[in-house]
Amino acid sequence: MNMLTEAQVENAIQPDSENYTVKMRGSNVCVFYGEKQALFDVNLDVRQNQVTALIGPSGCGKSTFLRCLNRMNDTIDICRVRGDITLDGEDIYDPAIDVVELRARVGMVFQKPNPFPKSIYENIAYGPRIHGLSNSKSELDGIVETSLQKAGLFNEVKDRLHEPGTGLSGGQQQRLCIARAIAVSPEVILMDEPCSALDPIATAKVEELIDELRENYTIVIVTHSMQQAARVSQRTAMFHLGNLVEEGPTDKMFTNPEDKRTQDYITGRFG
Ligand SMILES: Nc1ncnc2c1ncn2[C@@H]1O[C@H](COP(=O)(O)OP(=O)(O)OP(=O)(O)O)[C@@H](O)[C@H]1O
Repeated sequence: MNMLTEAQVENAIQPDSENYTVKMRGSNVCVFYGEKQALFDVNLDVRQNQVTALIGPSGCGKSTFLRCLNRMNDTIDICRVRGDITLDGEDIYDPAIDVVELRARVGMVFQKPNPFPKSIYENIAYGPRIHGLSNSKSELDGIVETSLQKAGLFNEVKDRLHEPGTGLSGGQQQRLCIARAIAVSPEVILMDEPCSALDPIATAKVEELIDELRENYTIVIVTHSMQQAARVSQRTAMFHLGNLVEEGPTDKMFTNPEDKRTQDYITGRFG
């Protein structure tokens, strides 16, 4: 008879929703822009293969926290980050970490679709090429096709792969940017208000895509739309004035939050 290990027994008695792996962990994260402190001792776990939504009023620090997760804040001169952030338990601020490689593992999609001024094909092929992920033209073709397929865009663009990416509609451009992020096989995808420049139909498509991507990737999304957070995420973290107010299962956060500030925000009293 197979004996279960202690850990397996522990897992077996946990309800399903508690069966998770921590993909990224922020511990006591403080961020400063010059003298001004933008985040105060934030402790937040990002669970693997789940979508975590970051919500809160404008200026509360959502994007700042998101940018800490792949060291995009390094590109802002006056920005300093204190505390610990790990990816699979490894400190991403360790000086030995290769930031280019980190950003391939933790990809990012921005608010405004920002395809390169190149063809659809080249937008996707660029990353795998510089990361040495393909050995031949046919392998690269395969990566381009699979990435576009995963981003739900292939059928719409398969006959014009060599036309400019900037010629696509806004929603298609955003899915192109998601395909570009996927092409380097990331483990985590960070999305900073990815639908704010899109119309409702394009938004619905991207939201549907986010739900599908969760199977293979871990996703963190900043959103101003509470409906969007409720539709796409499993966990929600609420920020206010640089503090993490609370974090929990999305349905609980929207029906029975613990903190009055969350209650006030979700009922539209501020923000
Ligand atoms: N590059 C920067 N230089 C100086 N201060 C900054 C910079 N980026 C953000 N801040 C400040 O840090 C604080 C948090 O900003 P952040 O953009 O993270 O908030 P946010 O919650 O994402 O806001 P929004 O919802 O409006 O995008 C704000 O006070 C903002 O003014």
